[in-house]
Amino acid sequence: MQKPENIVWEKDYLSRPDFEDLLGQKGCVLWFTGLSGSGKSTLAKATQKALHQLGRYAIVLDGDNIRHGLNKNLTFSEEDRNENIRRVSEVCKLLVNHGAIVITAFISPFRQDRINAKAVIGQESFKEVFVSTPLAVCIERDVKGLYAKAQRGEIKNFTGISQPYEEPLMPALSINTSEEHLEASVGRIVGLVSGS
Ligand SMILES: Nc1ncnc2c1ncn2[C@@H]1O[C@H](COP(=O)(O)OS(=O)(=O)O)[C@@H](OP(=O)(O)O)[C@H]1O
Ligand SMILES: Nc1ncnc2c1ncn2[C@@H]1O[C@H](COP(=O)(O)OP(=O)(O)O)[C@@H](O)[C@H]1O
Repeated sequence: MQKPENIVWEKDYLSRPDFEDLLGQKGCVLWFTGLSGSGKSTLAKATQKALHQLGRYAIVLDGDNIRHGLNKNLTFSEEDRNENIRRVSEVCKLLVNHGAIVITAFISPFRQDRINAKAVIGQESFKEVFVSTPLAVCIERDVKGLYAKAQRGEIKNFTGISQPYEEPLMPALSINTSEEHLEASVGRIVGLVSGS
């Protein structure tokens, strides 16, 4: 990546502790990764509600929604997925530096992209949650009918069918939604948040 030329970093804005004091919480990112249909969005919604009820300021960035706006120019090629996760990592960094608890729900199938995200956001602030629901269960659920389309060859580069998913090696949590109730999973996820 090239260093920006003729651009000087503008200093002396309020900093992360100022916002964390204001909000009464520590910023962090709960980074959900897993196959389509594994349960990322369902867990993200339930976790956001649980944190809200605890008086926490929690923002969700969901792949489907971000791809309608900020990242609407990106496809599902490996290169565009890299760029999707790079941009989202930078957004997470901005939000965390303003004291927010950020929940992300992106397939984020490539290990190196998640390693880069952790480096951008900061090791301590990045909690990787592997939604490990097996492919067979996701295919069986086929919430949006996309697996059937991918299997018929109507969608290319589909994760788990025609593009790889690289599992996390040391996630903070693994959640197989076909084996655990939603409430139990949310309880474990909320436990990752400092002071909860
Ligand atoms: N080719 C292909 N592969 C995977 N997923 C696809 C594809 N085409 C469309 N969709 C829909 O897009 C959602 C995934 O977007 P993400 O931004 O999370 O993907 S990625 O992180 O860049 O890999 C994903 O949402 P989820 O089902 O919520 O995971 C799908 O609904
Ligand atoms: N314990 C569970 N946790 C999360 N989702 C579950 C669970 N049990 C069943 N599901 C179902 O699995 C599907 C997961 O879909 P979704 O949350 O959209 O996944 P993703 O965002 O990973 O594509 C939903 O229909 C949800 O109701």
